[in-house]
Amino acid sequence: MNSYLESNSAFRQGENRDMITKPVFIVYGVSGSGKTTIGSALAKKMGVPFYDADDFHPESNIQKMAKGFPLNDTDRAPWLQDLANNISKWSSDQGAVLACSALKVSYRNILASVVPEAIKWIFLKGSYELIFERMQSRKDHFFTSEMLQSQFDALEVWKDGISVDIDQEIQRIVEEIESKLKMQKSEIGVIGLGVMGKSLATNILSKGFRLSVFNRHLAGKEEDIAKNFVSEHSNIPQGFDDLSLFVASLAQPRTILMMVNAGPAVDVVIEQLLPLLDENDCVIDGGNSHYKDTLTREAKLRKKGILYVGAGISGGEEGALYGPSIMPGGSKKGYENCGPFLEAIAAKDEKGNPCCSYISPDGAGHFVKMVHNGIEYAEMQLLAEIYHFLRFHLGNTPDAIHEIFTSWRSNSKDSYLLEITADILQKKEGEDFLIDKILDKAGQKGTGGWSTQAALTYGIPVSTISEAVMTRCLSAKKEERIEASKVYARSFSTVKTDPSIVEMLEQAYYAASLVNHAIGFDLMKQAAKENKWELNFSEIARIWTRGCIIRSDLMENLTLFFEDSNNTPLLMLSEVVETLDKSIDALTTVVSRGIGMKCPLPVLSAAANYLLNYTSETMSANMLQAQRDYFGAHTYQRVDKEEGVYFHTDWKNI
Ligand SMILES: NC(=O)C1=CN([C@@H]2O[C@H](COP(=O)(O)OP(=O)(O)OC[C@H]3O[C@@H](n4cnc5c(N)ncnc54)[C@H](OP(=O)(O)O)[C@@H]3O)[C@@H](O)[C@H]2O)C=CC1
Ligand SMILES: O=C(CO)[C@H](O)[C@H](O)COP(=O)(O)O
Repeated sequence: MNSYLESNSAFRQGENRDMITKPVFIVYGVSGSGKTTIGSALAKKMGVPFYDADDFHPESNIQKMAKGFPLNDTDRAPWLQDLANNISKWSSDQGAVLACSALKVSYRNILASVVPEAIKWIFLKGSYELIFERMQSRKDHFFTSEMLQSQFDALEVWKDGISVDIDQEIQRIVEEIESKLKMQKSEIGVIGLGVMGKSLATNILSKGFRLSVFNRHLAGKEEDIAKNFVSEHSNIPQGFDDLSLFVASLAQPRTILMMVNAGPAVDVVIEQLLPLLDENDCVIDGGNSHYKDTLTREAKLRKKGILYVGAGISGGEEGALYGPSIMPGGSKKGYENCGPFLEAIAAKDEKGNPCCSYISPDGAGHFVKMVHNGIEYAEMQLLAEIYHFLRFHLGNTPDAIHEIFTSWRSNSKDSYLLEITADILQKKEGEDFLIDKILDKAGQKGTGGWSTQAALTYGIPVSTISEAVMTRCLSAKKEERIEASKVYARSFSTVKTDPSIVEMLEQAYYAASLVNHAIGFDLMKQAAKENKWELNFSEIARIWTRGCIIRSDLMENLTLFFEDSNNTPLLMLSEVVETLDKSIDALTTVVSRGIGMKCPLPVLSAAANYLLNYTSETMSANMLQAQRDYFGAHTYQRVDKEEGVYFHTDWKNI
């Protein structure tokens, strides 16, 4: 099996950190067109450093030019490559303005070879006569005006970027550049600059897309949010608190990413948007909307010719900034419109492919995201209860548990959630561990509960997920628990940890995690069947290998497991059977020892019970059937008769 730690030293997206780029404006044109003067004035206005490409020439080039010899392309190549590397450095810092002649397309290609997405081209346009006249008056430059004609001959037209006429005052030229940069229609717009929207917008900008952002204006509460975002980003994006101006700033067909709170806010925004949109515009809901709401909204907007994509986005604030996992569903045609943007900002998997893939129509993207969160709930609870057991029943300090979890990480069981749990155990406030100061009342926004509700609708047992949800609900009854703990005062038993129980816990944790993932994939499988979605589980596991909250070593393996067996239940795959066969004893032993010591282990025991029942030819359900038939004449089937034939017994007549 893969080890995430081995293959990737930075579990938390660190590998993508250097990909956040700031724009580098390249002011280009023939010698004498004013690149240095205009470039430095522009840099001053934008508050970013200015660089002159001439200052980066190697000594050999300077000597050659000083002797009056023009440079050839062989002379220029290392200089341009060095500039390209510097552009990358500047763009990962605060951005810059660079003055560079860059006359030929091939030169511009070298300049853009390292971070093409960071570069904005600004061409200074002027006639030969005007520039010749200006060159005549320059005394202190190693470039002679006689070389100008060769510059014009070399100049190649370029479709990218903007051009400005240099036959005007410097200040006017700078203003024109700024206004032209803004006048270019944005390729994508983001609505809602909250935690996720702000990070996603920054991510979009860093990929070189022209962006507009919108945040509502609430007097006295939410003011100038979009304007502030713009000023934090060198005035590159366009910011609005007027929705119609925001929509008008977008190139058609428009692409709009909504990052507002799931629920009524999404409908409010859609209603406001609808009169402003045209056919084939694409609206993406990137929040955690309920999949049935997405289904309804997609159908409604389809009738109006609007392409609606319900995209689950996972990764939290940091993932959104550096590369989230994205699960788009809904309009396939819409995905053709917005896919390039979503794939560009998504995390990249081990092979560099985007962790973003069209899931299926309707609300399939949000369904898959909901199940992701269901799995997340159970994985979190598993780690929480194992921590609790180790700390309060096996007598370990947070530091010792940190060490234990860290050793599991390097043992092919690494995951983002294991990593952050180990981290949390090191956080101190003065002498105290912060974890001890956090109230044990869990919050939830709904997606775990929705998974449980969907499981009930589709008749799929999701014991680990539902138990995790119920445990959060029970935790919220803090005041009642305090009272109950007094009434039922019980003594906890504590034993000293021995290595064998830690080893068993590790196995039990992995077994329960496997069961939990099997449950999540089962739920998706049934939903796919009932909704006629074509879900590719290997692909879903793949886009969950980076960027999302449940990324793990196990997920890497699931990508491979499902590759040839999309429809085989996970618990029946030979690799999984082999692992669980070896760890089932550890799981049941840990659960019985823990419960015996009065340590609640809701998800570990749910996983153990699930596994025991799942692997039993005979379950206790025959008694249920008899009871049902006894009191309600619900009938039953017999083991000694064909399935589908139902019997009723007069039970009272014993
Ligand atoms: N936070 C996270 O880690 C993750 C969140 N999500 C999902 O992403 C979505 C956004 O979450 P998050 O960014 O955390 O939320 P925030 O509360 O930080 O931001 C919500 C945004 O929605 C805007 N908004 C709310 N109501 C309206 C409305 N009626 N009209 C216009 N705009 C409105 C808010 O504007 P204003 O500033 O004016 O209030 C704000 O910009 C949610 O669905 C969430 O579940 C998904 C993955 C991870
Ligand atoms: O979507 C997410 C990650 O993928 C969020 O982190 C999730 O919404 C957190 O959910 P809750 O507040 O219910 O714990």
